[in-house]
Amino acid sequence: QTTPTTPTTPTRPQRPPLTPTISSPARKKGVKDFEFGRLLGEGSYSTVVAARDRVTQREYAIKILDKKHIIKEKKVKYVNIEKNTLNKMTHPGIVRLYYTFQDKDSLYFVLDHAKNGELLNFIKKLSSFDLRCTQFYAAQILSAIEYMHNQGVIHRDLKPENLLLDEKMHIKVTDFGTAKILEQNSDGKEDDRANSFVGTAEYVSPELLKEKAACKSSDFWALGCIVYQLIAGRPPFKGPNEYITFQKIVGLEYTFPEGFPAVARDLVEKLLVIDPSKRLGAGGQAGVDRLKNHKFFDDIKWDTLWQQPAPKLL
Ligand SMILES: O=C(O)C[C@H](Cc1nc2cc(Cl)cc(Cl)c2[nH]1)c1ccc(Cl)cc1
Repeated sequence: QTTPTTPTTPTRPQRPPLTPTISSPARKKGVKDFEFGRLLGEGSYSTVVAARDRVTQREYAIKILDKKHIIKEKKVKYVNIEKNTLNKMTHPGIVRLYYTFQDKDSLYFVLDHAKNGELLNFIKKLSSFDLRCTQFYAAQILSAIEYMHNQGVIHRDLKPENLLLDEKMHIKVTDFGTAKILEQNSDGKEDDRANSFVGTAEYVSPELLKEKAACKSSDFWALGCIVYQLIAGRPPFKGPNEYITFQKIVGLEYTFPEGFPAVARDLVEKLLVIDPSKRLGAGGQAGVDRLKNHKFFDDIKWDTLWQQPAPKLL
């Protein structure tokens, strides 16, 4: 005699009570959420691949880092700096970080896909920009620098390779792995000296070479080098090797080519100043405003800068 089990009447599976559809916090994204496409670029520590979100069909650039390589090369700090700085910033001139995730072997940054690639390629293709294009791009770069400085971030490695162009040919600053987040020290003032890291030879500032300390002004030095290069087609300080390049920088050894527009020359001469505190743009927001008011930017409408169509690169 088996013990009778209580008869179970087949019941419909209980539907959960209908809750008002609130946008539930998005589930952590993972590799499976994306369809990977063509290779966009390879860095020493990363591979960037075009990818599309399988559900939204939105396109991204996914930066993939190999964990073993990152650990072996002691770059863990830089990867986390890139994540933490990008997470703090939302600006039309700065590449946006949408998601980060990892799997057994890799780390993934899901970023804006700037369709027109590096500004450097356009400098090479056109050999130089006319004054109006240079003014527009210098203004967009300065607008992005102003924003990141207000977020307490120094980029420290601004150069044409790190300035991407989106499908509207607007600037997107990228590569914040070597950025510096200025800590708020006890009295709330920013400690304005970052340490160690040295940028790319042609764009590195004298203070970074001499005192190994970058400050916000270091980004304005790089802006001066970039404005010079957009017009001259080459950076102001370029030696046969890094040592000679560094010598030229600390010795301020550079000249303007024939035909370099006077208004651009005046701006560059005020940015390529050895003493960071005397560089145009130094001195907090007041310094930035002085820089934005330089006659080189007279034709720039700052408040609609990011809504304007980019000038045709001739
Ligand atoms: O989950 C987070 O948000 C924080 C982690 C932190 C993190 N986990 C890591 C593991 C390894 Cl092996 C290396 C680095 Cl640099 C690592 N960084 C993380 C994950 C992905 C990315 Cl792209 C960056 C940081």
